[in-house]
Amino acid sequence: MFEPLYSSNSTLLRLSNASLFGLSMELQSVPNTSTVGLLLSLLAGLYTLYRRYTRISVSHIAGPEAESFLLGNLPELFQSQAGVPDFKYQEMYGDVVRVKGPFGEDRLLISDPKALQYIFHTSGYGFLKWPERTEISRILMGRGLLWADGNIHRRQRKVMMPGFGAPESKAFVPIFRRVGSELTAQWNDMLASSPDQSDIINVASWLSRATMDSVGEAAFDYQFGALANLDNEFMKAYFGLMSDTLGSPSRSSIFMQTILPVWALQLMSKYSQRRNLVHARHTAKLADAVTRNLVESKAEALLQGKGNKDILSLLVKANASEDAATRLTEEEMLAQMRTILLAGHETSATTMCWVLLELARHTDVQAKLRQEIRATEQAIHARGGSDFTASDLDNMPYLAAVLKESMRYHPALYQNYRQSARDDVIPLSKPITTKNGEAITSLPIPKGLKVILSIAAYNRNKEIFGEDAHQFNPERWLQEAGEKRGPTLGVYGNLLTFAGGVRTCIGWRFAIYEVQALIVEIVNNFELSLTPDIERLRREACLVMIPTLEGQQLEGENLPLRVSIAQRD
Ligand code: HEM
Repeated sequence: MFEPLYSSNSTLLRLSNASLFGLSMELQSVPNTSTVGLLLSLLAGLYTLYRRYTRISVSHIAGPEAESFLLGNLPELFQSQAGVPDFKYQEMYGDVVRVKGPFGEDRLLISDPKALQYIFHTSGYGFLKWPERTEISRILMGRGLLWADGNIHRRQRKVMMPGFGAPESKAFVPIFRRVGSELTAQWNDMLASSPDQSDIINVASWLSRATMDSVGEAAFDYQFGALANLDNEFMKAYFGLMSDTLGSPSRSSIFMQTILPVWALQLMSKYSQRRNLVHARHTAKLADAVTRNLVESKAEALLQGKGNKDILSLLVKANASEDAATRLTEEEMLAQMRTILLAGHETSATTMCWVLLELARHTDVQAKLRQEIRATEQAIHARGGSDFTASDLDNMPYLAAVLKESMRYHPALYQNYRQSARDDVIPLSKPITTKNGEAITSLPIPKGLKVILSIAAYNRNKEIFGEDAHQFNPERWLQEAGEKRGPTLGVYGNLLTFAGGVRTCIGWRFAIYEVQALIVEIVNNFELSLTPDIERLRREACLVMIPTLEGQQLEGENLPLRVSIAQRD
């Protein structure tokens, strides 16, 4: 029911020596690391034992046996395709599952709606990000919003907010539509030279270019030219970045990330010559140069009283009116730009990939959507308009149903990693029975407990979405219950796809308009169908869930679909 799209242990093994959170150095390849690692392991082991006997425990919660004492269940959790272990454990043990970390440490995998509401919303900053995960954010994007926590996060977010309101996002629709037209023109050119006006296209690579151009223009008023120039250096650096640096981590890299202190990870990220770390550093350097120039020119424009409506201009303006204590530093400003660049480009591109895949799989859904698009287009022309506006996009119920269902079924970010900042008590939606046979309605947890918040498993929770939660069915959004099921959690369809609470995706409105505008353009102009290679498709778990092909994961995102010109009556 929720099998991986394609799985092969041998590929994982082959990959295990090649990939890693950039920090995936092989243990034996670093002469002194094994001694240091052994000592740290010993200390960590002793500390774990001490903590285990002196603090609140969650060991009475049911969950899978550890694969090994050293790594617990982490290899399965981090090496599988996105969501696969989450769905399996949810089915076997329920919505709160005890999983094992290193050295027998207990962690929780959570998909219970009330527990998630408490962690994301009620607790505020009561659950902080895992330090080793924020280190990944720092390497890829700098000390920006995705890295920050607590008061620093609150301060940064306040300055960022003005660029991401509803009116600001609506105003970007013409930009998204222009990018869509450029994509259409490129695909039309390609198809014109094929005999039956049809070709197999890696739509993932094109969508990645399209979202880079969208975010460049809307966020920075900058033309990356990613669609126009296939040799674009910037695009080349970003392409495959996630799968290269985060895809299928080896056991040794999982061990390193889990055990090593952050300062050691920082040293490795700075000096290691591993290919993927070099890739991450190269991308960071390019992004730093571009964003530095942009921030300077926006500040100059502001001084001359020439404001613009792109996100960066709004950010520079908002920052200028903050007092010195709360103002973003130059380093923080550059980090926000790199954060928007990566967070705003990969996520939207990958979301659109999964939408197009499901449309290719469900040709009836595709046809119905095209019908709605063309009916809306006719209405636009009838009123003398020339293109879809934000309110046209907002008033297409079937489009909304298809997007919500795709984002439910394939959330671009499938897990969130947090740890409790204090001893706490997590409320539960329904009682769970502990291993001792006791039924509990809330769960006391110790400070420092690591939890994996499963966006993927919550989005397929049968209590919320019904017995057919593991099936793709846009019609569920057109029924009466729609999105009014379960406790309030997410901003879009009450899904967790954009997370929730103080850390809700700041770009969610931007993303919805961008995805709507581009999907409307593509479905209006092209018909999509499956290719034999889709049999090898993987939901690659690299923080963002990107489509790759089995055996070619390191080549980056890949979604080969047959694209043909969509006929008009
Ligand atoms: C469909 C597309 C998108 C999805 C599914 C998505 C999902 C998410 C999720 C789940 C988070 C929380 C991550 C965490 O706390 O670790 C997040 C945060 C964030 N997203 Fe998005 N995102 C999308 C598009 C965008 C876009 C287009 C932008 C910017 C233009 C953006 C900018 C950000 C930023 C800056 C954060 C950090 C927010 C904070 O911590 O306060 N995202 N996103």
